[in-house]
Amino acid sequence: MGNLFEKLKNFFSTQKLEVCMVGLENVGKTTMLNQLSMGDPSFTVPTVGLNVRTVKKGGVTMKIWDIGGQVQYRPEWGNYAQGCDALIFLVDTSNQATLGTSKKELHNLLDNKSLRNIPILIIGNKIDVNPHLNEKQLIEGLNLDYITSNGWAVAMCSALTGNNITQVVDWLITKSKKQ
Ligand SMILES: Nc1nc2c(ncn2[C@@H]2O[C@H](COP(=O)(O)OP(=O)(O)OP(=O)(O)O)[C@@H](O)[C@H]2O)c(=O)[nH]1
Ligand SMILES: [Mg+2]
Repeated sequence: MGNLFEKLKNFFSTQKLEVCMVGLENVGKTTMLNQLSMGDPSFTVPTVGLNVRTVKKGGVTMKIWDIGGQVQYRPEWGNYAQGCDALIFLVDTSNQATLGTSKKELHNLLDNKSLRNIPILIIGNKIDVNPHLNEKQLIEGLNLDYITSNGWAVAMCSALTGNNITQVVDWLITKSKKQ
């Protein structure tokens, strides 16, 4: 009965969420978008500009912007992030060499005053690859404890295998707004 009520509630619900997903090139943003929208990682090529897709999860209609991570696209991240309800910042946990650049770009992004208070989910991706950074190493390596302008959370995932994708979906659902 509870399940039926939940299904009806989801069917009639009109909650919406606009999400901006950024991170360095090759970290797995488009693969994550494919998992969220199709339940499959699919083959990806480096994103030219951006992808945008609408995904319905748990009664929430999510519009997800996946912005290219190559150097030439990074100055645009803030423009797309403005006005979004939630941000996702992906990091490749199997590539420790890029952690410093991720940290710099994340803090640059959040220096933007218009992004103040937008909740941000840091995704430690590629945990299927060994070795990979653990959550504590990610938090320290990205200096997350210094972020006071935005509420943040961390999810350790594999966009390729789908491992822990439900954590991402659950976090997004909690950020949705009734329209
Ligand atoms: N092993 C592993 N590989 C992954 C994972 N997620 C993505 N990849 C691979 O990483 C490569 C880059 O993935 P993309 O999703 O295209 O990366 P992106 O962040 O969208 O890159 P840009 O569009 O250039 O910004 C592809 O070969 C993916 O198959 C993961 O969780 N584990
Ligand atoms: Mg991409």
